[in-house]
Amino acid sequence: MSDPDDRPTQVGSDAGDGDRPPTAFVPAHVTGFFTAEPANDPTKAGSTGAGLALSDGVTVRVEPATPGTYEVLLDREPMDIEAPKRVLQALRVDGARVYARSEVPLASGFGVSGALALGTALCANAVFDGELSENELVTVAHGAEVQAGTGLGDVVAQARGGVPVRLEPGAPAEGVMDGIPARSRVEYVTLGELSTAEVLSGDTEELTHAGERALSALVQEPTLPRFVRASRRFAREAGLLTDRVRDVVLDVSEADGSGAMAMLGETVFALGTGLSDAGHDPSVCRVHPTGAHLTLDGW
Ligand SMILES: Nc1ncnc2c1ncn2[C@@H]1O[C@H](COP(=O)(O)OP(=O)(O)O)[C@@H](O)[C@H]1O
Ligand SMILES: CC(C)(COP(=O)(O)O)[C@@H](O)C(=O)O
Repeated sequence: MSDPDDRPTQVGSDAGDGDRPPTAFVPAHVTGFFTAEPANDPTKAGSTGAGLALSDGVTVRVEPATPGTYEVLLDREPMDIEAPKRVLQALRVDGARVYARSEVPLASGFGVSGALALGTALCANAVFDGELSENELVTVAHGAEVQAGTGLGDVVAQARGGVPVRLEPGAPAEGVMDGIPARSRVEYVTLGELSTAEVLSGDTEELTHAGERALSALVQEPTLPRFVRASRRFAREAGLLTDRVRDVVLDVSEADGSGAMAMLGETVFALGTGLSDAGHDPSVCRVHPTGAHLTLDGW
């Protein structure tokens, strides 16, 4: 787990021993395909679909700050990211600073905003002596992410880990999850950003139909190769494939590999050595076996 902040630690509260403040690790989550399922109640809103939780992810720490101020520093840069700020407000934290380190790029299909929301919920509950359960914190983070418009299913997937399949949308009390019982090395290459909020606020009917077809195919054969094939087809049918992503996905296929586009970003992911076999220079990680977790007092 990387340290979200290089400065000497200074969070002193009942939750920690003063030397080791609560720290959360949240796996990145690459969605292969999804449907958009809006609802007025943010616990019911969300998406169905499937993706990979990655061993690369986001490490988060939260500290008290001047009352009324909410600041998010991502890799030491102050960033205007709504979801974690909404989490702090929902938890009635009056002033906090979020320090985060990310191993994956923002706005490129890795669910960084969802990871910040979930990591902030886990840490803030510990630092400010909250008394919420894991499902309650996932619900707060999911609601914040949905209301910010920056994601629909990343938070519940990141809380689960592995290869989450979202059969029904929504927070833990509403959604239904399954998973593909398999693990793999994962390679990825990011070519550029895509705004999730822009896609989600547009017409999502076509992509939702494509997502429903992909989910039926995967449920019939819940394997990793089928997941990547369904994802490749989804990107094409949903009209989300960019030229640059298509070219790299084709390179992987031509080298007998299996790759697809990460939703929603200009990112290509591949199982095994798919991208390196095709001559690209990918980042390498693996499927993360578990979900987001908190480390308290170094344990
Ligand atoms: N420089 C930036 N580039 C992209 N997004 C940014 C930037 N600064 C802040 N943001 C915010 O970060 C969030 C990115 O969310 P999203 O596109 O869903 O990314 P991800 O796929 O990593 O979750 C949005 O709230 C956006 O407004
Ligand atoms: C695909 C997306 C709607 C957005 O993902 P990201 O751009 O990574 O925030 C995700 O939340 C999902 O529901 O599967």
